[in-house]
Amino acid sequence: MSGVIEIEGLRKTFRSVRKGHRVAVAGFDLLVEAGQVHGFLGPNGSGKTTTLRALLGLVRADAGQMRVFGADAPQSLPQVAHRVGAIVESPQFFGNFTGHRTLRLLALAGGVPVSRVDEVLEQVGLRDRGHDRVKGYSLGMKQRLAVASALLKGPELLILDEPANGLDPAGIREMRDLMRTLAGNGVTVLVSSHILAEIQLICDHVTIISRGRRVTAGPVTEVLAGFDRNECLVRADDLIRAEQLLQAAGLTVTAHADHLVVGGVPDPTLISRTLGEQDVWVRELTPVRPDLESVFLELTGAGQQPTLPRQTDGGSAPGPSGAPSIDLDEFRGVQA
Ligand SMILES: Nc1ncnc2c1ncn2[C@@H]1O[C@H](COP(=O)(O)OP(=O)(O)OP(=O)(O)O)[C@@H](O)[C@H]1O
Repeated sequence: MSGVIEIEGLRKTFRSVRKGHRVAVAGFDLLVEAGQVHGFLGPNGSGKTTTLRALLGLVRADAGQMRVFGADAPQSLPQVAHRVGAIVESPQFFGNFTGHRTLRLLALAGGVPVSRVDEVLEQVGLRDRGHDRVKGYSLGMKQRLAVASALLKGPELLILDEPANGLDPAGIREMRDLMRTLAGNGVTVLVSSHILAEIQLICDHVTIISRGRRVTAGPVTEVLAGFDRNECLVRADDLIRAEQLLQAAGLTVTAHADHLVVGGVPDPTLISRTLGEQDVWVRELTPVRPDLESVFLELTGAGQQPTLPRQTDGGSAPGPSGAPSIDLDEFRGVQA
C-alpha cells in the first residue's frame, strides 16, 4: 500500500470493569491517497473516532499497522506532524479571547510566523470577525476557528472528525465550501461524518465502516455505480395495467401508491414502448440512481431501525432486532 494515510488491520477493544469489553474497531483498513477528499462514513458508534484517535496516538491500538506520509503512526508521527492538521476532539477556546488572539497564541506556541494568522482567518472566512471575542461566535464560526488553528502550519493533510456536527444548513454549507477550497489548494482531506448528503457533495472517495469493519471503499462514483440496479420510477395513466404489462415483459416491478419502480431496465425506452404499444401512457419515467444514503443503509443495515435516534453500531448495543441503526433525521435534514 502507498498513501498519505495507510491503516491495515486496526483493532481496538475498550475494557471496563463495569461494562465489560466493547470492540470499537475490529480489523479495519483505510487508504487515503494524496489529493483526495476522502469521506469516512459510518453510523454512530461504528468506530470512526476511535480509528482517528488511534491514528493520532490519542488512544492505544491493540493491533494493526498505521502510517501517515510513510511514517509509522503514532510512534513516528512527530517526524511528519508539521505536514498534518487534525481536529478530532473539539478544541476548547477561551471565550474572552478574540479569534485573532487565539490563533496568535497558537502560532507563537507552534513556532509558526504570526503573519499566518491573517491568512488562515481569511481562508476560513473569519477575517471580518477575527477581532471579535470567541464567546460571541456561532457554533459554525467556532468550528471554522478550529479549522483555522489546524491550518496555521500549512498542512498537506487535514483530518476532520465530524466537522458538520451540530451545524445548521448555512454552517454546513460554509464548512463544505471551505473543504472544497482547501482541496482546490492541494490539501488532502479526510473527513468523518454520518451526514451522507454532505459526503456525497464534498468527497471524491469514501470508506464506509460498520461495527468496526470496512464494508466498502473507493471513488464515490464507483461505489455508487456498484449499486446501480438500472431502476426506473414510472407513473402512468393506468398503473395496474402498467404493472401487469411490465411484469409480462419480464421486468421486476415494485408497486407503490402512485408509482412503480421497475428494475433491470438498461434502456428506459423499453418501458415506454411496452406500455405505449398497449395504449397505456407514461406520465413520468425517471431513472433511479443510487445515492450514498441508500448504499450506506444497505451496507450497514442501518435502515432497519430508522425511528430510533442515535443507536450505536458498536456491536454491544444493537437495536431491538439486533441491527445497528442511525439517526436518519440527521441525514435527511441536510439539504444545504
Ligand atoms: N473511551 C471509551 N471507552 C469505552 N468505550 C468507548 C470509548 N470510546 C468509544 N467507545 C465505544 O467504541 C465504539 C465506537 O465508538 P466511536 O466513538 O469510535 O464511534 P463513531 O463512529 O465515532 O461514532 P459517532 O459518530 O457517534 O461519533 C462505541 O461503541 C463506543 O461506545
